[in-house]
Amino acid sequence: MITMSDITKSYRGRPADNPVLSHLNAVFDGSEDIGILGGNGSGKSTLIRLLAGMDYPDSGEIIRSPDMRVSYPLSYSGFFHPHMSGRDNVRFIARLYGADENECIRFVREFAEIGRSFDQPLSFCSSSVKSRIAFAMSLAIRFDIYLVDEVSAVGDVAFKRRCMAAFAERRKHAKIIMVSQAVTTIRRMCTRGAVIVDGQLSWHETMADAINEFENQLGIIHV
Ligand SMILES: Nc1ncnc2c1ncn2[C@@H]1O[C@H](COP(=O)(O)OP(=O)(O)OP(=O)(O)O)[C@@H](O)[C@H]1O
Repeated sequence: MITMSDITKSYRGRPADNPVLSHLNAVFDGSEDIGILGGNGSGKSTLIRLLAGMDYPDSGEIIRSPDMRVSYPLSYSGFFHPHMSGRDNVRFIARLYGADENECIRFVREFAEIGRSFDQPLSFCSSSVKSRIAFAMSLAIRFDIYLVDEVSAVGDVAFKRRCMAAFAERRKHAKIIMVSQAVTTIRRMCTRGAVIVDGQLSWHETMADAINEFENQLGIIHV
């Protein structure tokens, strides 16, 4: 369970009376695939970063049950150390999450298919190699909830397909919290939805209702 209580978040340079998230309350109990819709700059990525524990609110509290393993954003590579090899980064992250280091290394090496690049410092590697390692690393650890900021499969068509198939396999035993503007993806992957409205979450019983509110917000009219 992740509980967000009275969360307010702003950034330097923003008017104090216009925070990105404002007195937001939410409970994610891990029983459903949650889709959160919001327009450009509405705070989707901010929300995901807060849920992941990668950033902190200005006020309010976020509590994660210790028995629920929450991922960092799927395929995020921002915390890789550029002077360390892919292998050592994987080892380090596995240790952080209390996962089996050797099992994670084996999984990422086989899944990413990057050959000897796995043992080179990441600063020498192409962005596609880093993305492959990042996606594979997200799958190597068994999370209970995957945080997804848009669906960002990487690489060529064959690799993208493999990423999606492997992620679908993981989702048999895990739930997602996804933020996106892509109505089609959210409809396909999520069972319950909310829309970010004025820095808060507007929840709906069905995904269709959430999509309606989002499309009304954007002024989309179906004819
Ligand atoms: N590190 C930061 N410093 C300053 N402003 C930021 C920072 N990160 C986000 N913002 C601002 O906060 C607001 C919300 O950003 P956020 O990225 O969370 O929105 P988003 O809904 O994910 O946007 P998009 O769909 O366009 O990616 C935007 O106005 C953005 O410019």
